[in-house]
Amino acid sequence: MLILLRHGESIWNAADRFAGWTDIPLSEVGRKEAARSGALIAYAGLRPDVVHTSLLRRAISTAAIALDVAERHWIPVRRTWRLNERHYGALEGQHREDVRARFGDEQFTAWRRSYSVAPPPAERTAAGVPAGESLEDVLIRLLPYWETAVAADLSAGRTVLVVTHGNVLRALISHLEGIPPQDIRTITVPTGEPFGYELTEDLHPVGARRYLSTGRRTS
Ligand SMILES: O=C(O)[C@H](O)COP(=O)(O)O
Repeated sequence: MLILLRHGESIWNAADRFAGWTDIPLSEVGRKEAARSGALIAYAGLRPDVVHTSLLRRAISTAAIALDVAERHWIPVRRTWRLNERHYGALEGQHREDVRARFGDEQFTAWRRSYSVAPPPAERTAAGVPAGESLEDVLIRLLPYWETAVAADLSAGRTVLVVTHGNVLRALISHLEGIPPQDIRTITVPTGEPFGYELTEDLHPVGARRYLSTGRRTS
């Protein structure tokens, strides 16, 4: 069983600013969302055996709070940059409404929701850090981790919790559900709403994702 969770609301989600790889903490609302996520996981009778997170504190804190509430605080943790949010390049730190006003709706939506359009590159990044990523770039760097570390845990019969970010989850959903690039714009993932897939032995989902808060399947 695979449980996926976008981190709770961060301070920059609340302020409507692009975060990407900038390491922004949870807001008070985000901490509550994380606790509620843990309660939903426990209430659904799910017992994660292992958790995978990004290297960013909004995902790390969400996982810690949720697992504490679910009484699974002790399980092994695996972390990787491959689960980091999409690098938003020169847009990081900017207010979304300012970017929309400057560049117009079409460009703004292409940067946020298209498959292959990358944001304008950051002027300077540390060695090994991308200057900006499209959703396609995210999928390309995510898949090697999905196909090795996460797949190994799932194949061993573990219940796996992955706490990560909106655009990583959009990439993963499109991969798992076979959603073509031109339809990826329609996928959005709310903060602090765990959802799950049952998977076949070869790790294909049985049906669409199911949100634990509603039991509703979403296609
Ligand atoms: O990185 C961010 O700012 C958000 O987590 C995702 O932003 P988006 O919804 O604009 O892609």
